[in-house]
Amino acid sequence: MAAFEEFGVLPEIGKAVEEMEWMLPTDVQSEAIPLILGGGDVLMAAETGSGKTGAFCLPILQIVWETLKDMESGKGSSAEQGTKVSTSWELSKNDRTPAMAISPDGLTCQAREFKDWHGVRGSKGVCNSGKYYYEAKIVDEGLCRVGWSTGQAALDLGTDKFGFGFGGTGKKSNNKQFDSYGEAFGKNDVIGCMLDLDTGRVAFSKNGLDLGTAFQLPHQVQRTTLFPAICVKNAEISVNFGTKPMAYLPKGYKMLTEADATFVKTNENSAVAQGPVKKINNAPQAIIIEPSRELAEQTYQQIQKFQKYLEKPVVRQLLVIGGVNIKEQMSVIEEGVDIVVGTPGRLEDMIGGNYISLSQCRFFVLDEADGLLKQGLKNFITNIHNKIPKFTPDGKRMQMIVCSATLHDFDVKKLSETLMHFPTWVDLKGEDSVPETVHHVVVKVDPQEDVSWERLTKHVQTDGVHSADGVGPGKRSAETLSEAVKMLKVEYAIRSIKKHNIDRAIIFCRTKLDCDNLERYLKSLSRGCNPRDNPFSCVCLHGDRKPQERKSNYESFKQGHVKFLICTDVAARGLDIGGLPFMLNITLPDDKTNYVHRIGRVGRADRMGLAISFVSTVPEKVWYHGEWCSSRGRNCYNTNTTDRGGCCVWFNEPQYLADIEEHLKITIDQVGAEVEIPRNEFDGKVSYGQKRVQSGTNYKDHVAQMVPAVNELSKMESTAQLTYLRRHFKLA
Ligand SMILES: Nc1ncnc2c1ncn2[C@@H]1O[C@H](COP(=O)(O)OP(=O)(O)OP(=O)(O)O)[C@@H](O)[C@H]1O
Repeated sequence: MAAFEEFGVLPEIGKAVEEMEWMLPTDVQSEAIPLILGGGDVLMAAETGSGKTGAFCLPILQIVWETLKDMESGKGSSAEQGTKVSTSWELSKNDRTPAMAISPDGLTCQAREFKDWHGVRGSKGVCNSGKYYYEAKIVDEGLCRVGWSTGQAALDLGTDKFGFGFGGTGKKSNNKQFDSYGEAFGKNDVIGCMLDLDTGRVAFSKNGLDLGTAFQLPHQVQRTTLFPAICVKNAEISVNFGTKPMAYLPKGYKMLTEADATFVKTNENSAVAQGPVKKINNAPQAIIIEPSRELAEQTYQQIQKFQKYLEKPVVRQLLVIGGVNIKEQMSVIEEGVDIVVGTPGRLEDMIGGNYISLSQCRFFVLDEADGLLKQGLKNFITNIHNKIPKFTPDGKRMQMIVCSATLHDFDVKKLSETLMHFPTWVDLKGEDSVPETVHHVVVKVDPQEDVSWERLTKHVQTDGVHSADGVGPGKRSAETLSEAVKMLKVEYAIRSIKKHNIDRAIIFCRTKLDCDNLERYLKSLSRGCNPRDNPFSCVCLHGDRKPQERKSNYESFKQGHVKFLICTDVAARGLDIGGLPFMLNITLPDDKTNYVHRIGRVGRADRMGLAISFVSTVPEKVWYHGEWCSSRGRNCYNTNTTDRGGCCVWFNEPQYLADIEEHLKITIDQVGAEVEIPRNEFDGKVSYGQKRVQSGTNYKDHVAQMVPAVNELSKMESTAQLTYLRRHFKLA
C-alpha cells in the first residue's frame, strides 16, 4: 500500500502522487489530509515549501470526485439519506428543493441562490384540531416567506392554493396573490406562525406583536394536514418547533412538539427523494482563491496531476484568472465545472455576475490567507463566504481551509473566528519560521565606507527620486548617500552572482520601476553575448507586465532559458520552481512576513537554498505611491515625502531588518561586502539547489557512530556470562 493510502487517500490518487516521486507525505500533509477527509475546517500554518498545496488539493479532489460518483449513481444523495423519515420535529431533508440546505439538526435552512426561491416543509404536520405555533428567526439578510402549507403545495410557499405565507416585504401570499399584511421583517426578527385548526385561522406575529388574521383556510385545506413551510431566496432561517423555549408563545397555542400524537402526521413527501442531488453545471464544489495568477496556475496544474488516474466521473477544473477571455471561461462553466481555482478580481466578476453559482460549494479555500487580507480583500472573502450555503444539498457541512507560511496574524485569527467552524490548527512550529533548508544572510551596504560608487563608470539607472537633489560624487548629503546605495546594491548583487557562480536565481526589487531598471542594466552588461552563455540573461515579472508576457517570462525562467527572474512581491508567495538554488533581495520587503515568503522560494522540498539580502546602512529614499497618488505611480514625479503631500518615504532598512529578526526570533547572519558565505556555519557540504546532505545526526551515521560502543558492550556481556558460568559450574 502506497504511503498516502494509509492516510485515506484513494489508490488512484496515491498512484499519481507516487509518479510525482512523493514517496511519503510531508508533516503538514500527514496531519491535514485526514482532517480534511474527515470533514473538518483547517488552518494550516507550515513553513514555505512544506507541501501545503498538496495537503489541501489531495483531499478536496478526492471528496469532489466521490461526490460526483455518488451523484451519478444516486448513492449518498439526500434521496438515500432521506429514506429514513425523521421521527422528530425538524425541517424535512426530503421535502425540499435541491439547493435548500438543511443543517444536520434540521433546525436551520439556507439557500444561497439569487435567482430562484427554494423551499422546505417540516418533517411532521398537524391535522384535525388544535392551535399550533412555531417560530422562525431570520438569521441574515435575504428574501424569505414563512407559514403553513399542505403536502401537495408547491415548495415556493404561497404560489398555489395550498400554501399560506408571510413574506419579509410585509406581504401575505396565497395562490400567487400578494397582499399587504402586517409589516416588513428582516435579519434577527422572530416571526411567530400561528395555526388554529378549530377555526381555520392563520396568523403571524413579529417579535411578539400579533399582526392579526392573515388567512381563513378554505374548508378542504382545514381538513388536511398542514406543515410548517418556509421558502427563501439567498437567505437563512432557523426554526423553533418547541425543542427550545419559545420567545413569544401566544396564549392558548401549543408548540408543535407538544401537539397530541393523534393529530400529528409524518411528512411522507420526498421532493428530493425522487432523484439524487442534481449537478448544476455552473455550481462548483470547491472554490480555491490564490493571490496571484501564477500561483493559481500552479495549484490548478497540481490538481491536474493528482487526477491522472481518476477515471469517470471526470472532475472538471477551471482556472479563473484575469487576462483570459471571459467568454471562453463562461462557455467552459456552462459545460460544467467542479473545482474553480482563481484570483480575486476575476472570481468577483464571475460570482457577482452569477456566472458561477455557489449553491453546491462544499470547499472554500484561502491559500496565502494573510496575503489576501493584506491586499484588502476581507470584504470580498466575507461576501463569498456569506453566499455559500453552510450545508450542502446532500446535508454535509461546508468546509473552509485557510493556509499560509505566515498565518500567525491577528487578522487571520479574527477572520477564522468569524467564518470558520471549530477549525483545527495544523501548526507544526507555532510561529512563523524559516525552513532549515534555507540559508539566509544579510550584506550591509554602506556608501560611507565603500565609496566605490563615486568611481562607477557604468551603473544601474536608479528610480529617479533624487533627480532634482543635485546628488553626485564628492558629496555626503543624505540624498547622495541614498542615491549611492541604490547603485551599490546592484553592484553587490552582481558581485554575488559572479562570486558564487549563480546561474539561477530570483531577484526581488521593491518596485516595478526598480525591476525594469535592473532588467535593462543586466541586459546591457551582457550585450553581444551568445544567449546561451549570457551570464545575466533575465526576465521580469510584475503587475505592469501584460498577462501573456508574465506567463511567457515565468515559463522561460522555469524552463531555464534565462538565468534570472526579476520581480516584485507579486512573486513572493507560493511560487514553486523546482530546485531553485538562490534568491537575492535588492531591498528588504516593506512587510516583514514577505521576507519569509521571498526567501522561501529556495530551500523547497528538502533542497538547499541560499538567500542574500542587501541592506542599506543609511536611509534610502524610495517611491511610495498610495491611494492619494492619482496615477498610482505611473508618470508620477512628486518626489516630496508623503508628509508633504508627495509620493516618497525614507526607508529605514536597518529597522526593517530588526523587525524581521524580532518577528522570527533569530539573528540573521551578516557577511561582508565580499559576500563570503560562512562555510563552517553551513558545514561546507551544502550544494545549493540539491537535496540536503544529512549531517551526523542522521540514522545511518548514527548507526556507524554506535558500532564501537555496541561491540564494547557485547564483549562485556560475554565476559560477564563466562564469569557466571565459571563460578556456578566450576568451568575452567
Ligand atoms: N510529499 C511530498 N513529497 C515530495 N515532494 C513534495 C511532497 N509534497 C510536496 N512536495 C513538493 O514540495 C514543493 C513545495 O510544495 P508546495 O508548493 O505545496 O509548498 P507550500 O508549503 O505551499 O509552500 P509556500 O508556503 O511557499 O506556498 C513542490 O515542488 C511539491 O511538488
